[in-house]
Amino acid sequence: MSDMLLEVRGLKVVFDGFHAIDGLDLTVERDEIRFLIGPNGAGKTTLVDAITGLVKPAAGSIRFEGAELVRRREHQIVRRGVGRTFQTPTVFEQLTVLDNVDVAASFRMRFGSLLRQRRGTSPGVLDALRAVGLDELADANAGVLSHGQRQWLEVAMVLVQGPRLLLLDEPVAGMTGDERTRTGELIERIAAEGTTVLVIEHDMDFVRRFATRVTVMHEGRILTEGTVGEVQQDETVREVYLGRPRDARGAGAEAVA
Ligand SMILES: Nc1ncnc2c1ncn2[C@@H]1O[C@H](COP(=O)(O)OP(=O)(O)OP(=O)(O)O)[C@@H](O)[C@H]1O
Repeated sequence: MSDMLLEVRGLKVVFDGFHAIDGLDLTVERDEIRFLIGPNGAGKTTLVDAITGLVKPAAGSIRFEGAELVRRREHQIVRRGVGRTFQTPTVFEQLTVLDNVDVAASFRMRFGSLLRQRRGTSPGVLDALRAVGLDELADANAGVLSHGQRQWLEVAMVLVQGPRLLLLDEPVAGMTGDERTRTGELIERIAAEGTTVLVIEHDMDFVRRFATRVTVMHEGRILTEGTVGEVQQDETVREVYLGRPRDARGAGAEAVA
């Protein structure tokens, strides 16, 4: 029997009359690593923004563990167990690596305050740093981290909030080959430990290496779903990518070939 974690039905997001999400249906099952691909402007980030309460849908439903997320506020959605990272990591450069995660940990506490006096580090902070391989840099200033390390720090800042669904927006953009491999392995570990992961990604080499199931978006809807091999063979997927020029990040026609 399937164990549905996220169920999106008839979702619409409209910006000044433009339907960025246009009647989208999507289901994600517990413990999956799902990759979400599609040409620029397909609506991938807008979908994640809608799931996490950053944009308000014009219509439709987003159910997480059976509970409706539409019209809930961002922090309520975090507390319900949905975490996300952004294309550009948002870390506090003037704080240490450990303090960044500690601050993030306080967001999950209902009456927590960033300014309150606390003794010691919040539970789970060191575990989160170990999970992403930054424990040895715990006392370093976040401002000195490389781009890849910042991405991992942002993942730790989400992991410490104990998400059951983690949404990653282009986690390997700008990373070296070695950092990409480490990030793929990190995603696999996170999933193996019980957090379902939805990854938006343009880098098809990365998708080929780490994806089992891939969902393709186009013009605000799901075009198709399947294994990497299946979506690569799909004529409509090839047409969607062929209809657009190759972009700077390599998301053009040859990316799905
Ligand atoms: N706040 C906004 N106001 C107006 N239009 C927007 C807004 N956010 C996104 N859009 C538009 O909605 C469409 C979908 O954008 P979105 O960023 O979700 O696509 P994407 O698939 O994530 O693209 P990319 O791969 O380039 O990141 C685009 O045409 C974009 O210009």
